Amino acid sequence: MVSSDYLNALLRGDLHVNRLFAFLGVEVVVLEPEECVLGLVIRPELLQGAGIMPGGIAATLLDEAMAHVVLAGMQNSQSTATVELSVRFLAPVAESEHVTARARPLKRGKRVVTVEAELLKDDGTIAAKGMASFLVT
Ligand SMILES: CC(C)(COP(=O)(O)OP(=O)(O)OC[C@H]1O[C@@H](n2cnc3c(N)ncnc32)[C@H](O)[C@@H]1OP(=O)(O)O)[C@@H](O)C(=O)NCCC(=O)NCCSC(=O)Cc1ccccc1
Repeated sequence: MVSSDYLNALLRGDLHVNRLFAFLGVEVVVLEPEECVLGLVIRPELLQGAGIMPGGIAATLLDEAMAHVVLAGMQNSQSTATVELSVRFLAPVAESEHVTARARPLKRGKRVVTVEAELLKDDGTIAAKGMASFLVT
């Protein structure tokens, strides 16, 4: 279940409520029903063998930004889970680069919320684009 305490803690930067965000170093910039923005610096531990950000890290950040825009628009008693996720990788991200995942809901249905997101580099380059479906129960 989502709780306003959880969302408020994230907005304050209290990442103990989300150990994945604390582990990755995710910064919660915007957390609203119409937009979620997460930031991340790609430190050396987050690189794959060829020295760029792995697709799975990009997909994780996009999934989390999309999940949190869904959470921000839900009732306290509701829960959600990703049931479908697609990502297109458009540009590589190198060590020490800062990326921003921006998610917005496209449609809030009765049970399924459809969301899109972009992963942007600081120079405006789109590093990846994602879409996902979330089941809300
Ligand atoms: C729970 C469920 C999604 C569905 O439960 P089941 O027992 O299988 O139930 P059932 O099959 O009865 O379906 C129920 C209803 O839903 C419908 N429906 C089903 N699929 C789809 C679809 N693709 N698209 C559209 N609708 C679909 C289905 O037709 C049915 O509708 P009906 O009642 O006939 O009208 C299960 O498959 C699961 O746990 N998957 C793993 C999810 C997971 O681990 N995700 C990654 C975790 S990370 C994350 O989540 C992000 C996050 C971060 C932070 C915070 C929050 C979130």
